[in-house]
Amino acid sequence: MPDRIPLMVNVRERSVTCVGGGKVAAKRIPILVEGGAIVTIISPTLHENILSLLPEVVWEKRKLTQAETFTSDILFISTDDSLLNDELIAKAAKGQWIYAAHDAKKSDFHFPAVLEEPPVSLSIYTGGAYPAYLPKIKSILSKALHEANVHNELKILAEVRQMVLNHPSLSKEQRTELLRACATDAFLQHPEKDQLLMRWIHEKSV
Ligand SMILES: C[C@@]1(CC(=O)O)c2cc3[nH]c(cc4nc(cc5[nH]c(cc(n2)[C@H]1CCC(=O)O)[C@@](C)(CC(=O)O)[C@@H]5CCC(=O)O)C(CC(=O)O)=C4CCC(=O)O)c(CCC(=O)O)c3CC(=O)O
Ligand SMILES: NC(=O)C1=CN([C@@H]2O[C@H](COP(=O)(O)OP(=O)(O)OC[C@H]3O[C@@H](n4cnc5c(N)ncnc54)[C@H](O)[C@@H]3O)[C@@H](O)[C@H]2O)C=CC1
Repeated sequence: MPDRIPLMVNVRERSVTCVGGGKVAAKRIPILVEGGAIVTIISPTLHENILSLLPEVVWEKRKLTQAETFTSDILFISTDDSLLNDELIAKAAKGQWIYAAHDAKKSDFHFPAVLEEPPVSLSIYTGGAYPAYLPKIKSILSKALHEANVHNELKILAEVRQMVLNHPSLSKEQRTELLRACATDAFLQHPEKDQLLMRWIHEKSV
């Protein structure tokens, strides 16, 4: 069984304590804030890219001299002191979700790389094997999506879907069958798609 499963998580109204406010915090905290989390950062310094999040994000400007226990839903640990990071994990509250920047194996969740090719959004995760290789994977996938004409096909299909779903004389099963048929090359590469769709709808609804 894998020890990581893919999930989409709702962090709205979840409380997050972030210990450390450096480069990693600057990349991830905006994602948590965007998701509606209530964030407090404890750190003697704050990366310039997250200064703009104040006062929505609370900054306790101080340095931990030893590990403390926090009661927040999530504990986000990203100091450059691995010993302190490990002590914070050891003292974490029961049931608290932990993010440990210094050691992926100790994290309960991860921030995958995201490839945005609207309307498609792909999350990519290499299991921490080699994060710096992710830009290469992104470019391979982006190229493949463009070569397969995915953006144009989805644009066409989005219109087809509305037409099929709103068609009054089709049953639920007929709609499902039609939506599946239109997502194949037989439809998408047909030179007269509009006529073909009309014909299919007509054949089904008589
Ligand atoms: C597990 C994870 C965190 C999580 O849990 O979410 C994690 C962990 C670690 N990264 C480390 C280093 C680097 N990470 C990057 C870059 C990225 N890292 C990202 C994600 C993740 N990194 C998650 C796993 C994702 C997966 O595996 O698929 C991306 C997507 C998001 C982002 O960071 O923005 C972004 C992709 C680039 C892009 O898409 O553009 C670079 C290159 C650079 O900065 O340009 C370096 C320096 C080079 C190197 O060291 O390889 C270290 C070692 C620290 C040390 O030893 O000092 C650890 C800790 C460990 O491995 O335990
Ligand atoms: N998960 C990931 O994607 C990556 C993880 N890392 C690792 O994550 C850790 C953090 O890296 P960066 O953000 O680049 O470091 P950084 O040096 O930019 O930031 C460290 C932050 O921790 C704060 N800090 C240090 N001691 C503290 C204390 N006692 N109490 C409170 N705050 C304290 C500093 O003031 C600073 O704001 C390192 O262990 C690094 O190896 C590095 C790159 C990517």
